[in-house]
Amino acid sequence: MNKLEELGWDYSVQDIEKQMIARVITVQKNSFRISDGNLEFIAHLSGKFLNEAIDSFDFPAVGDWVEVQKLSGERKAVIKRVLPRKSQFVRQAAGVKTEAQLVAANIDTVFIVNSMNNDLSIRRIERYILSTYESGATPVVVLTKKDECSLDKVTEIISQVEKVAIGVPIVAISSVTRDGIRDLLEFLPPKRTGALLGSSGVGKSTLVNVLLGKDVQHTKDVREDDSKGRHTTTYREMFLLPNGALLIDTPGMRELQLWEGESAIESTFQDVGLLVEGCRFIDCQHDTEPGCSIKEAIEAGKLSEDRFHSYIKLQRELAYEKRKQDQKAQLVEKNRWKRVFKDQKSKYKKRNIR
Ligand SMILES: Nc1nc2c(ncn2[C@@H]2O[C@H](COP(=O)(O)OP(=O)(O)OP(=O)(O)O)[C@@H](O)[C@H]2O)c(=O)[nH]1
Ligand SMILES: [Zn+2]
Repeated sequence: MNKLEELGWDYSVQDIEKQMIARVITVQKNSFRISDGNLEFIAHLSGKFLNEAIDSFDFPAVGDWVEVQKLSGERKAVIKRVLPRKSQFVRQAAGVKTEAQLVAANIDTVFIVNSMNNDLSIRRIERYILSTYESGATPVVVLTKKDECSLDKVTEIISQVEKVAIGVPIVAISSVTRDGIRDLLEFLPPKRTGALLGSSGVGKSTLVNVLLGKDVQHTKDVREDDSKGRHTTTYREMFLLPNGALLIDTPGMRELQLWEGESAIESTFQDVGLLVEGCRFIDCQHDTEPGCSIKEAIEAGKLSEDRFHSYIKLQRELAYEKRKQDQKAQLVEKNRWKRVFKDQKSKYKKRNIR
């Protein structure tokens, strides 16, 4: 009996046997832990795969469906190709070299997790919602640590979040009292794949444990035999919840938050950022526009012109980097589909000959 459906499989492919499909549940450097719903396998990439792969988008990520060749008698497999993705989460690694990195694939719902007790940033939530839509998944905002807030505060925070999360469900929860957990599970029905996104300390691991009903996350005691008789420890990145939903909690998703450059600018230039928010026009160039808070602050001596200029300079650099990355990501995606198409064409040709 094939249990792929239990891993969220809901595609129809004609040209592969189901027996040859599996889902990636953990990615380590060069090996992948995959599951077919019945058994887990340690998998490696085929030589052909390695030869043809160009960038990180070509490689399997957590959540990917892959075509594999299972090795008989062993819990091992060879990955031959990645099946087309429904959604993909990309991390923009800022630095000298710009690189868009794939962190997870085929996520249905992204839970944007924020704690209500401190440093709740509406702008961050707004950005996460954007990245979620860009990935092809659906966002849900989760506000944690409800037990630490008064009802008034909860109501106030929700109304703040609603302003940037238009049409996005908002759920307030407590992992301590379990208040709201059932509401959250409504967005995680059986066979659907969710993922957690949010800063450190907001309560993601605690939530995973509550959803699982046991302490698994971060226990790092899952042992695997790598056939050389050596034991390595790892921890899983995709969980099967008791209700049959799947939940991805990878370090990669955690780091996605985001782009160091952006958060650096936000914390270093908090004062300027606040002023900009006060400008009358959202797209104020702080030049000749009426109601510009920046100009007012400079004139009043509250903001130095130097500081404002270094802020503008950094923003420009970041915008430039981001544009470069976006273009690269687009190109990579275009080439990938070209190859997939070519691949399929050659397959059909072969089939016609037979
Ligand atoms: N009062 C209260 N505390 C919570 C709740 N959820 C988590 N915490 C606490 O918040 C702290 C951080 O929780 P974690 O689950 O480790 O947060 P995380 O998001 O996984 O953080 P990283 O692992 O660093 O990414 C811990 O001390 C938790 O006990 C909650 O609902 N209510
Ligand atoms: Zn302005």
